[in-house]
Amino acid sequence: MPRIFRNEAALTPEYIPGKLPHREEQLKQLETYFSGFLEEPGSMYPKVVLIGRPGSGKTVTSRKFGNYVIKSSNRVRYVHVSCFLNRTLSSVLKDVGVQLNIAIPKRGFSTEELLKMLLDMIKEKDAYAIVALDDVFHLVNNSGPHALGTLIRLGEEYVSRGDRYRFGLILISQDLTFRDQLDRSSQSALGNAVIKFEPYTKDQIFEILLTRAQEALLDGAYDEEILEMIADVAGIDENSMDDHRGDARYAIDILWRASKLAEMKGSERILPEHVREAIKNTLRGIRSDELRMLPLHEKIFLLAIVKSLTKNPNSPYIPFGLAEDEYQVLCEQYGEEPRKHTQLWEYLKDLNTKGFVETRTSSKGMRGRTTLISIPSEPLVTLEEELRKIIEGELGT
Ligand SMILES: Nc1ncnc2c1ncn2[C@@H]1O[C@H](COP(=O)(O)OP(=O)(O)OP(=O)(O)O)[C@@H](O)[C@H]1O
Repeated sequence: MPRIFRNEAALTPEYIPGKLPHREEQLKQLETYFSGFLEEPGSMYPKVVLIGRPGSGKTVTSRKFGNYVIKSSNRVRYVHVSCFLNRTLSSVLKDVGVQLNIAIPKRGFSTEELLKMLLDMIKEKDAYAIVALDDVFHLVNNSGPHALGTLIRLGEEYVSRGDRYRFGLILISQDLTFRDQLDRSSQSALGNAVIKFEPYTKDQIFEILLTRAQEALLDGAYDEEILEMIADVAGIDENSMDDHRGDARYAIDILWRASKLAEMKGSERILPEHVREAIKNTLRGIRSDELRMLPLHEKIFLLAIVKSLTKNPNSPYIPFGLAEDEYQVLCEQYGEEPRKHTQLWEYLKDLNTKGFVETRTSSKGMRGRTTLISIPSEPLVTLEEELRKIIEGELGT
């Protein structure tokens, strides 16, 4: 069977590529902001904010900078914390502790006590770290601005305990709305160091795809035109209103799917038809790690919404009641006790705020107002496939 991949892992979302085309500038800025801290750890408390739309390379640039930190200093560590996964200050502190090999108790202590323990142990170990808080707005939205303010104002804490500055801080977010929510003293402690990540143009996406393809695919498996075809749909386009454009994650995902299709069909190379099909099947706004994070029954309810919409191909919306019936059927299939009506409402509200579904209220009809649900921007087949995989994995079926 002909082969397509040289190293498939190079097309996975976690992979840190050898080169980051068009992010050299941002990487350099990070190195400059932290040079004082790296040369003389503890002498200052640098804080930098990275902002840009999804898929503009914030996470991968920060992680790449992390590799540079490890190479250039044997005293400073790099710690990357996802606030999508850790939405409270205590959970952030525990994650920092785990990554620095500092054992802090799992439960039974207040956040202030945990912070004190962490700082004591760090002092005792004489450790230094640059901590990146990814998707930091989740921490602010969930735990209020005070949680983040505490971390930003840690400088005062070090001074009052007569210790050196132990951390540098990188805050990653889509925009600066999280900063506006902080109190004045935290805002001024944070300062104005902001590095911007613009959405990628078609040419930039092309180059990113080319460097990734060189690592991931065999030479004969693709033509540059195939990469151009993907860059055309993923790069920003002044004439398009689509705000998912400029997203490297989307582009790389299409390339991976097209490569998989070529492999599955026994083709020697990736063909335009594989790309077309891959585009049709690639999730846009929804990320599978975000799906994974939903509570089990919220996932089952979302699957019920997807199934109801699939069964009604002529209508863009389905009423809440239909999704609820489908949910009961799914629970029976999975051998799960269904959640109550009010809980399903909570799930729907959450799915709506997270942008997985759109809702509207209808005033039409005899039976008063109903809530209508739609999923306008994702391919239902792929979403169903992805959800089933995750749910069945979780249930061990
Ligand atoms: N310049 C680049 N070169 C190579 N790969 C890139 C580049 N920029 C982004 N990528 C890849 O695109 C994907 C998305 O990038 P990343 O996760 O860094 O985006 P992000 O801005 O942090 O997005 P989000 O806000 O959704 O977390 C990753 O797989 C990353 O490796």
